[in-house]
Amino acid sequence: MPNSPITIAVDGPSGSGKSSVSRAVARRLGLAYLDTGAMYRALTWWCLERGLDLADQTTVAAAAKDLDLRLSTDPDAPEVRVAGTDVSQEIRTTRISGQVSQVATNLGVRAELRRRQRALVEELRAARGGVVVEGRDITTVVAPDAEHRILLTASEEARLTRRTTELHGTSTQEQLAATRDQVVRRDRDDASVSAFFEPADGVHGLDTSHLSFEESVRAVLDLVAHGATHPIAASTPDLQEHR
Ligand SMILES: Nc1ncnc2c1ncn2[C@@H]1O[C@H](COP(=O)(O)OP(=O)(O)O)[C@@H](O)[C@H]1O
Ligand SMILES: Nc1ccn([C@H]2C[C@H](O)[C@@H](COP(=O)(O)OP(=O)(O)O)O2)c(=O)n1
Repeated sequence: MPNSPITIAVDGPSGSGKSSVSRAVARRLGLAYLDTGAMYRALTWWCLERGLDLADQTTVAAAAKDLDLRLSTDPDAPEVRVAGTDVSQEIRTTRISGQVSQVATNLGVRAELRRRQRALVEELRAARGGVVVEGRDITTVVAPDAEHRILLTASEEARLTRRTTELHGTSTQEQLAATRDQVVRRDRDDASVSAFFEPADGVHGLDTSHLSFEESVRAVLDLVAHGATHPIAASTPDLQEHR
């Protein structure tokens, strides 16, 4: 008898660890992985590629409807293609991170991308036994009926340091200041359309500020297995996977 399909919904602000931790959890559990932020980033890239004014909400919402987007949901081989072009690297650049909120706060865009996300979740439940899906409004709007709903948080300092180290390999004062816009200002803008700083009713909050990456993965796996986190044992070597 096959296990029932499972959706693990993960939300959180920038740098809370939701992409890397969700991907590792999907790998461990043999589930699909859906990065909804990549969809907003891909649409931003496409609009800029076509020379659209991101402030023109009607035109950008129409572009969302026409977007030819292909996402790999294999946690071992993430890939994002727009109209056949592999944009997996390009959508992570500062050019896109600095402008994506303008697209993500467009309510017409959100309606279309949420529709696609819900359809993908249903498809992946049927085809792959389930999915770890992460973003800003997954626990609340896209998949409020998910079997597991988790909000990852971390202090502003921890999130800023993680993102800076990811981008530069180090986190000097200058580098931290340069990254601040991509983390703090962007979260403030994004929070105008989604609530992702506090867990909604029934959503488990998990503060990763003082957890290592491996400990964060273990804590999410604990939540999924037992509905609670347990004291962290020694880091497990088989949890070394990263994005
Ligand atoms: N608990 C953690 N402790 C330390 N570093 C982490 C932790 N979780 C994630 N990271 C690292 O922080 C960076 C940002 O994580 P990411 O998963 O991209 O966050 P988000 O998707 O929430 O923006 C990545 O380099 C990741 O490996
Ligand atoms: N479900 C989602 C996912 C992302 N977004 C927005 C918020 C972000 O500014 C962009 C990009 O999201 P992404 O998760 O890639 O960003 P971070 O990795 O957390 O920095 O999209 C959203 O509004 N709703």
